[in-house]
Amino acid sequence: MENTDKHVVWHHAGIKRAHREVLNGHRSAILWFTGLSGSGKSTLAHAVEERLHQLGCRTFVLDGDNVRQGLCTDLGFSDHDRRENIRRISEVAKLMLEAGVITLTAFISPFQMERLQARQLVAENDFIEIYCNCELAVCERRDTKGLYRKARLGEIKWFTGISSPYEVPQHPDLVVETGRDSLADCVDTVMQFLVLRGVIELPRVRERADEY
Ligand SMILES: Nc1ncnc2c1ncn2[C@@H]1O[C@H](COP(=O)(O)OS(=O)(=O)O)[C@@H](OP(=O)(O)O)[C@H]1O
Ligand SMILES: Nc1ncnc2c1ncn2[C@@H]1O[C@H](COP(=O)(O)OP(=O)(O)O)[C@@H](O)[C@H]1O
Repeated sequence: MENTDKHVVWHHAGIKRAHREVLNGHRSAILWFTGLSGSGKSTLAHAVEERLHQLGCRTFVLDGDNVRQGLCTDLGFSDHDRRENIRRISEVAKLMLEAGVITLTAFISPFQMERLQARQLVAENDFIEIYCNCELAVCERRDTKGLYRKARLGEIKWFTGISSPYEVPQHPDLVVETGRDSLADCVDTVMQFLVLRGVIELPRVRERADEY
């Protein structure tokens, strides 16, 4: 969404993303984790962040539960509110990308359209959509927050997977089997993919891995 007020002009900073990346010693990127509630987005995003941090990378996790207590406190779970939630997160993620940070987002982000819009805000190579594949039955069995039980009892309306849709990504950059594989295996899968995409470099991984 562009600001149409002609008095609002873009300020071009002297210090650009590329300068920050040189200082950081790594590229920035957006790792967009998507999946059902309980699929493992948060757990995996934080575990990947820990690994990246150990490697000396600048990182930040934007997490659904936390962001909804601040920036998006005015939003609920209607389709409209979820779309606005994801729009705001996408803009924040874009700013953090400019700040040179490897940004990990952990939102259900149930709609294909908003995920595509998030991707299109930045360059193709900067956005990595990671689908946390976990069957509804497994998420429901985990029921880490007791929300599925409440949703089944009708105490929560518009609950994703129960009474609100989740559109499975058709062309994610990466699928992690969070319903089947161990957390450690999923972290390895993501880290290997980051090397493949040139976000982190193998020598850096090898060098730092010896220290931990
Ligand atoms: N109705 C409904 N549907 C789904 N989830 C619900 C709902 N109400 C509350 N919660 C809790 O909010 C977390 C999801 O927030 P998100 O911002 O990720 O959702 S969305 O992307 O805007 O769809 C989600 O967190 P996760 O379990 O981490 O996904 C839930 O804890
Ligand atoms: N491979 C895995 N990846 C991530 N979480 C996993 C995995 N296997 C089991 N889990 C468990 O599944 C639950 C996922 O919860 P959470 O990370 O809060 O999911 P979400 O953020 O998608 O709601 C946690 O209890 C976690 O320990």
